[in-house]
Amino acid sequence: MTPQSSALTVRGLTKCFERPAVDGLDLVVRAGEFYALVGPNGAGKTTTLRMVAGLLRPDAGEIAIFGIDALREPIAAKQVMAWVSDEPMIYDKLTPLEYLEFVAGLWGIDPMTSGQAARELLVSLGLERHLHERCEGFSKGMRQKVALAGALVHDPQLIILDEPLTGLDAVSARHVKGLLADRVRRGGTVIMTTHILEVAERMADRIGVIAAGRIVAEGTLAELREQNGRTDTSLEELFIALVDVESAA
Ligand SMILES: Nc1ncnc2c1ncn2[C@@H]1O[C@H](COP(=O)(O)OP(=O)(O)OP(=O)(O)O)[C@@H](O)[C@H]1O
Repeated sequence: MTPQSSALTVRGLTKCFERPAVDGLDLVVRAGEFYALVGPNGAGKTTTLRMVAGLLRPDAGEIAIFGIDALREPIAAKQVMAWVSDEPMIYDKLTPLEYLEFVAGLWGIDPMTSGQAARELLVSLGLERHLHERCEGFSKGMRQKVALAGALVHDPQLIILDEPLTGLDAVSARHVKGLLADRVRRGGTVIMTTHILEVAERMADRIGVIAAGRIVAEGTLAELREQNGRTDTSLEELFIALVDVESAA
């Protein structure tokens, strides 16, 4: 695979706190792919993605985003990606439109272009009735959607999300899933962690199972089934089997 056809290439990624959290992890996500990262609590999903997003320095390893060395050229890498944390941080005193305008300004995007795009983004997330309300009164789900819209303002090629659906009601979850699927249809790449295996099963082109800081299985659902010699099992059953094997090792 050429660097251009890979959205993300991670080699030997390692981070140790008291114990290894990420342990020589290798991962390749192709451009234009919807990739779901699943794994038990404490498996190292968030730590991995925080290192990819440039928020945490790895102890060892390499990270390339569309061929850009993210450790040597963090600003160039950040320009082509978006990071959406599971703990949204927005400015409470601003309205969603003002917040998106502010973020667009940080990226140096022309206000005329960004205003229209911001409105469309917020409307696609079901926030049309709240465009001019201050975020301080918003629920966690609404804040999550504003944060997501803010992360997409600079039209990133790679979108990385940590548990984007947690805490969202069914309608909001549908809006977010629709938005992400649309980005992938238009050539974008999405990597997200989720504990909702049904979402991984339905939305992802490929699924990576992470346990004890390493990818222990990867592929389409059909490939995961084949690798495990279980032709008609659900992802949940496969997940439990894979994670059980790893914890027994
Ligand atoms: N800042 C930190 N300081 C110390 N230990 C940490 C820190 N961040 C993560 N860890 C530890 O690293 C390990 C991996 O955590 P991480 O948050 O990456 O897991 P996760 O797979 O995202 O889990 P979850 O599904 O529960 O969100 C855990 O043992 C966690 O306690």
